[in-house]
Amino acid sequence: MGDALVEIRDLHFAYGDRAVLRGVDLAIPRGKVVAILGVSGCGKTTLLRHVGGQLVPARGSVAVDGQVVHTLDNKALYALRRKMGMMFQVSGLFSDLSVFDNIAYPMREHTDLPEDVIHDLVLMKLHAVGLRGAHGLRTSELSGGMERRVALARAIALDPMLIMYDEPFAGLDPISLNTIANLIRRLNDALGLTSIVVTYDVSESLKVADYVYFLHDGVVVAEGEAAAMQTSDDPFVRQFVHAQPDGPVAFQYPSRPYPQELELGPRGR
Ligand SMILES: Nc1ncnc2c1ncn2[C@@H]1O[C@H](COP(=O)(O)OP(=O)(O)OP(=O)(O)O)[C@@H](O)[C@H]1O
Repeated sequence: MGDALVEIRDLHFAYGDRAVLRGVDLAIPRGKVVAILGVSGCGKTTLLRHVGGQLVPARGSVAVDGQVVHTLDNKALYALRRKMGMMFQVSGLFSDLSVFDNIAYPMREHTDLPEDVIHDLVLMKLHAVGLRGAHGLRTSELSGGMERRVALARAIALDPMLIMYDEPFAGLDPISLNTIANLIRRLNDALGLTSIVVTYDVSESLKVADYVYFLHDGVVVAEGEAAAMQTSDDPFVRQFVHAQPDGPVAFQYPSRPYPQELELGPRGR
């Protein structure tokens, strides 16, 4: 992991007194697709928000391209964010704008490019996700899968070095899901990006990622090359990869011992 674009060291974070991250260490090497896997609510989005500088660590650090994110002033943070693309489960597209104008929006906001150049760039980005022909549509006319592809085109609008996907596969039909997975891989390699995919979808992420981290209880509990995960003996990996209800990830929400709880019954009678 010598040349990491993102380095997270001993990252701690809590919402109030609810500790979510309790010492996360991980590295995202340049040029790779890295998946961060964990059950819903384990803190994956919280982790991404530290990379984007929307949250400040309680302890530890997140460095992107050699810069410690929470130490940057507003101007430097803004400049760094311009080099990061994000795609979320909820597309965040402007519903009153056309597909074309949604992609053009970040270009118009963040660059001084003339309209004819923006025009060509927008069509190139849409072509990359197979939707050049849809540039005139309103976002309300798009299917869920198309909407996510438009969001992807917008995420690459400013030629980022890093792209972050938050649950990119959630709620898609199998064909759209495959399309998005292929695009994540293809765009990463063709555009020389580095990609972070946070998801609970193990099988899809193992197809698309080079390396995976498993997050549980606020720490990384397992990691390795995606290709080696299917045959791993690690109990966490086995539970995730084979979707087993029993294993180190507990079925029961933490509770008092059963006998103690049952005492409440007879006393009430
Ligand atoms: N703004 C907030 N204030 C308080 N608690 C929060 C806030 N945002 C998230 N949480 C809590 O922190 C925990 C981690 O949330 P986070 O969204 O990072 O998890 P996640 O792994 O991305 O889950 P999901 O895949 O369901 O989005 C959850 O228990 C959530 O309820």
